[in-house]
Amino acid sequence: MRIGRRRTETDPGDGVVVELAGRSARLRDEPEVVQERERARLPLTVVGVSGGYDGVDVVHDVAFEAQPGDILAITGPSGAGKSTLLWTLMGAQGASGGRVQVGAQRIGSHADALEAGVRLMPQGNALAATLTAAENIVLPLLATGVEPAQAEARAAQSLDAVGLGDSGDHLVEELSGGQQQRAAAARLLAASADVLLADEPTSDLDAVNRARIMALLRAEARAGAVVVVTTHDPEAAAEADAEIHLDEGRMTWVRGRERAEREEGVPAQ
Ligand SMILES: Nc1ncnc2c1ncn2[C@@H]1O[C@H](COP(=O)(O)OP(=O)(O)OP(=O)(O)O)[C@@H](O)[C@H]1O
Repeated sequence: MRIGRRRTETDPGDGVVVELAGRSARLRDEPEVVQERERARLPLTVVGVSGGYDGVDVVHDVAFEAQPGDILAITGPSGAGKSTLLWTLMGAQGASGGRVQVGAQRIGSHADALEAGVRLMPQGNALAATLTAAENIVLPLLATGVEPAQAEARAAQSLDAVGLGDSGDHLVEELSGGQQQRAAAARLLAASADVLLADEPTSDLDAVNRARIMALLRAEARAGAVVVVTTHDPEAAAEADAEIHLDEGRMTWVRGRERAEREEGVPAQ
């Protein structure tokens, strides 16, 4: 998979060309970050983290450091503990050991994570079905102190970025599964987070929309965020700068990749 600018006789070079398995499509605009604030540009440090439910660990001794600008993929079979790890990083699932930090700030609770600019796109989107797509984005922004006019502007911008610019006033229950997933991605993007945790953000998407969401997450990373994505999709994992594979809650292997390759538009191996 390659995402990059391409200039041909028929393509004047406007927009972004997305190539997937020999097919290509041109997104309308180069992805722009939905951004209202400077990113803190701090690393996410995870040291020996274990955690689970009701006193039983399902994630064991996970450790990594992700830098601003990085996309890190967490892969592994169903039940390996990928979602649990993200909820633990979000401070919402109790860690039984280890530590999570954004820069020097220790994440010990959900409130700490929100304070440090960590935001999670949960698996299954977690949108309120009886609110509109835009309301689902605006309400959490208002809850974190964003001014109403700004919140509405950010919701409109992020919905536009995921290709739902005309669907903001649709109830979530009126949207398709893939549209709901894109609305959830828009909610994550609208947060202008320092650390984005996305739990299988492309699982319900067609190839073009999958590439669109990955390009938007890449734009967030370029703006200085740390991006962590769980995925079963090898193409999405290949898009990442590094990959951690979990099996039965333990890191079984790690892949790193030179980001310079991506900057040159070299296809992922
Ligand atoms: N709320 C919960 N209470 C108790 N156990 C849970 C809970 N959520 C998940 N688990 C258990 O934790 C383990 C890891 O689940 P988790 O959802 O983190 O895996 P995953 O790798 O994200 O799976 P998938 O790829 O299917 O989404 C599983 O054995 C699951 O049954």
